[in-house]
Amino acid sequence: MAVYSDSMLQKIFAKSPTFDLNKRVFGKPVTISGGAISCNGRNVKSKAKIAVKAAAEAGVMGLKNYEVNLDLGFDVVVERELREKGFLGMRKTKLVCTIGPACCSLEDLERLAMRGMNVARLNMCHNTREWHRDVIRKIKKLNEERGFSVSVMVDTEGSLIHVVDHGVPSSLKAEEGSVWVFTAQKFEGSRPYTVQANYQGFSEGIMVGDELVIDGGMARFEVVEKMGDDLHCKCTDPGLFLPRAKLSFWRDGKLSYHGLPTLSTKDWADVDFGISEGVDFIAMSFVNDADSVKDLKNYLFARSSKSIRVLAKIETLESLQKLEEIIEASDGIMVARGDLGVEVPLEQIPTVQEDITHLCRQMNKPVIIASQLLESMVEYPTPTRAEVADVSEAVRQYADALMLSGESAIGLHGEKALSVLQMASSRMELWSHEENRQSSIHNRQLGGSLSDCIAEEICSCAVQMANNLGVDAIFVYTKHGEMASLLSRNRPYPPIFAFTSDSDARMALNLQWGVIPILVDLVDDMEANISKTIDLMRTNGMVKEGEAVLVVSDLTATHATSTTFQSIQSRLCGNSYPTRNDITRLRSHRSHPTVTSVVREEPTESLFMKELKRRGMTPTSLLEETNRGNYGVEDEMKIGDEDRGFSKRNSVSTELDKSLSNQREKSMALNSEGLEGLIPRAKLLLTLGGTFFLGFWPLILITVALFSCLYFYLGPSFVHDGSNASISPPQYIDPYELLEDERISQIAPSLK
Ligand SMILES: Nc1ncnc2c1ncn2[C@@H]1O[C@H](COP(=O)(O)OP(=O)(O)OP(=O)(O)O)[C@@H](O)[C@H]1O
Ligand SMILES: CC(=O)C(=O)O
Repeated sequence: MAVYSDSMLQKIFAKSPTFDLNKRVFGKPVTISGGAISCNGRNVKSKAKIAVKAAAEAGVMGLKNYEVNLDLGFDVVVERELREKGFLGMRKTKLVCTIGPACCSLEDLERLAMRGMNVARLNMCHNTREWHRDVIRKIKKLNEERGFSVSVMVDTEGSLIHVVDHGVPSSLKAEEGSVWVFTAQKFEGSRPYTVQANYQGFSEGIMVGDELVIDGGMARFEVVEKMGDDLHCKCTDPGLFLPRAKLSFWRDGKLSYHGLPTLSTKDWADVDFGISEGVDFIAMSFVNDADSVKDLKNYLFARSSKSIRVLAKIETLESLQKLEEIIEASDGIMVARGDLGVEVPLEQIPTVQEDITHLCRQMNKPVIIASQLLESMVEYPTPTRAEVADVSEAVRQYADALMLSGESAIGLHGEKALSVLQMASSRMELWSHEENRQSSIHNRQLGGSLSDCIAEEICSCAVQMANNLGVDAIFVYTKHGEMASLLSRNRPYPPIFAFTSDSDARMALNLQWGVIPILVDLVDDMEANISKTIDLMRTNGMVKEGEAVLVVSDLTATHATSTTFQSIQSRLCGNSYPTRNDITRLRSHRSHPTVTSVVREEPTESLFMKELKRRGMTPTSLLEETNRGNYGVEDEMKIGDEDRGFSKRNSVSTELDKSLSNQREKSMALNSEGLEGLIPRAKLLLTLGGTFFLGFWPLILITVALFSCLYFYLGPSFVHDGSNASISPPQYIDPYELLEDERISQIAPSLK
């Protein structure tokens, strides 16, 4: 929802000039000298090189002087950012731009893509399908020819009662006490004090005395008379009717619903249009329950060869009441604050936004924060302080993406607004990290099968490892993007490079926090995948010698259909594995073993899983134990060997020690009870016996050799060998005779 004045809209439609953004940040001149950056007359010395670079970048980035590397499947913007800022300078929050008349030329779109637009949104409320087709084709052309990877989102109009759009940016003023007719009759032009509603049945169920609210409070009316389908309403709170102003009816403080379907006939035609144009996302307006989302997903599944993701827009009270089921059913969420503000009191929008963002992260669905983020920039070249605070707050809440609406669609400063989003999000991400404000989240278990649970736990452990070790990046090799998204849910500090050979997954991952999707041909051989991607990135100057990456994978080898390979590995670019010195160099000074788990897929819940659940344990808590102690029941773990520079003992940090001893206690408790503990206990005893034998065998050998020598030297009399050779018995002594010995019968002398 957007609100603009007439004069402003006229200015906007008179096509914007190009702006000189050179060396300006948030509209303030920027000078750069030495290591310091000066903005607005103040020196901002920062240890945060990344932020300084980002700030300078926004002003001076050229458009034509970039190289296109189409071989690597890398987005040209990511490639450039990586070369210039390094892994840790990569922005994590994704950016969505609404495309409108102010930014629809090839050059405009290219500029937005260069400035970091990850997803282009097309609002089907406006303009013709031909216009939208033209924009989609331009974006695809840029992707193909210029090396971008901008995803396309189609946003449905939805069933909504609004004032008919005459296509002219004009507004009407309603004064207090004036009486207006609201009608569904079709007529050309305008009639005095008459407002045309778009929906024929808009007045069904409405009674005299009901309140009619325009655009969530822009103006208010009381229904004073009902004549046929028309409503006569008296203005109680003066205000403006803007183009396509929304109408909502209230009775006794409650919203009256019209029971309109979520997708109108026009929306279904727009969905078909999206399918035929191969868009990546469909954002569904006015979703009120999970069923409508499921219907659309089924429709897309049946009709589209491409996997189109469905985003549910949360913009009604009803959708808030069924939030969890809607999030569950959809592939992502848009917090559509514009229309949500029509139904929810404005002061509640910030908390509602935070709740939705939090829930989406828990449920591993990307979330976009939309509307009025930088509204003043539709007209002005700088944002208000409050707007920057709003953007930063959304980043602090860990929203996956931020969206520009009118700022890019009709604004005079769309590109600059995008740079503001970019800078504000980079700054907040860096601050959260430096101040250690990154909030961890209690992740709920999502998957049902053992392998799903293990994937979740592996991703959460991998992120913990990556943060603790201070690795430069996480590389994930993923079939459909599942593991990349699970890693993203844990919001790691290093960026996540997601290598996939599925182009739909690549475009969908464009919306996920911290994920840099890369399209590559992946093979069954993980070693080959890892070497190939690291080599390619190294030769292209995107990674430097010695940078450390954590490698995670969910690839399934085609020759082992029932087996899922899930693993965490550590690599140094340039070396196969880190040496002890490399590890010491890493921030936390902790070493890390190379661990690969091969896990049998569990189609149904096994007794083992049930027992784990009963004891409040997770598969990976045992898996970790298995990794170190070899107590595994189902899993087989391989520990990296000595020549990789790690000793098993050295690899365990104090924290890990603690958790290890907890795990060990739990595992031992498990082992000491019941029949299920017998096999591991037997294994443990055998291991201990074997270890003893191996430890003492040289001593045993020496002892046996010594005795053999003595035997051969001294002859059989040295030892009683059990033969029948006669040996003379000792002389017999009669005990009674012994007692009579006078030495014994003497009385002991007194001690005094
Ligand atoms: N394709 C387009 N053609 C013309 N104008 C557009 C187009 N897309 C957006 N606009 C303009 O930009 C403004 C902001 O667009 P946006 O789609 O974000 O908001 P909206 O129209 O209020 O709809 P919604 O409530 O669905 O977000 C619109 O009010 C409209 O004036
Ligand atoms: C984006 C949108 O639809 C809204 O904010 O209402």
